[in-house]
Amino acid sequence: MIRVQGLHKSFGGKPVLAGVDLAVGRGESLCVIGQSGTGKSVLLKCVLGLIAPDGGQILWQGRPLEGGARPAFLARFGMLFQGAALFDSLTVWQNVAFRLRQRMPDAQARAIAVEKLARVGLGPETAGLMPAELSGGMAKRVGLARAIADDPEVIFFDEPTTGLDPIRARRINALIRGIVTETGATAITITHDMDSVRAIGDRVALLQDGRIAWDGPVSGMDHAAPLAGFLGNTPPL
Ligand SMILES: Nc1ncnc2c1ncn2[C@@H]1O[C@H](COP(=O)(O)OP(=O)(O)OP(=O)(O)O)[C@@H](O)[C@H]1O
Repeated sequence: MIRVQGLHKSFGGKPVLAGVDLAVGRGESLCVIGQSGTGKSVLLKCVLGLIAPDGGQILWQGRPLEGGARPAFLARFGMLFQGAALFDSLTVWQNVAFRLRQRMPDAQARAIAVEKLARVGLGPETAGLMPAELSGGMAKRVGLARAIADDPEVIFFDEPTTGLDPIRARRINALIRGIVTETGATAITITHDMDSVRAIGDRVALLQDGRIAWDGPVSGMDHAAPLAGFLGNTPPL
């Protein structure tokens, strides 16, 4: 469904992406891992069109994500930002319904927001709160409700457990997995957290030295030598 082919990107002559090839199928959940500074965010920004790659292309449903295809793609995607990234001056429901309000009356948008909040475990009493009144875990759930508000076909999760304690991180991972399975959305998660990979992913890809150094099923990652440094164990003999 989304295919990245030969993606190149350098900054100031320093290559960050040096021929990234990656594909994620419809309804599949892919996790992209890699050490800090390996270009995971640059890869994500290229897919979203926030950075223009130097070479290579990104295909969505077999067509290059260029020109008119990009707005069509962006209309079908949702994103959970690192740190939730809520608008401080908007209430919880207004944050969740941000996109919906551009094309439907507030009463209808609010009803959908309340329904999505319920899906992430937040009651209707949270709808009128301001982001400053939320705990970190609640803010993450609101961010998740916003990501799914418009029933996206593709959802990006950028470091979904950053800043959460292990118990809350586990709950968010379970919530994400449940939502991905239930909606059939294609999911791409960028993470350092191997517990997230196990909980959320069907497949995992390792970005290293500007390329995908390993790509395989989550069930096979314990035996993948290139991933040993991430798993904190040594590869089996
Ligand atoms: N706009 C930019 N201008 C110059 N260099 C950039 C720019 N964006 C990213 N880089 C460089 O590209 C490299 C990869 O950055 P990126 O943020 O993608 O890493 P990352 O894998 O997402 O790291 P982390 O896990 O720490 O978030 C870094 O060396 C960074 O300094």
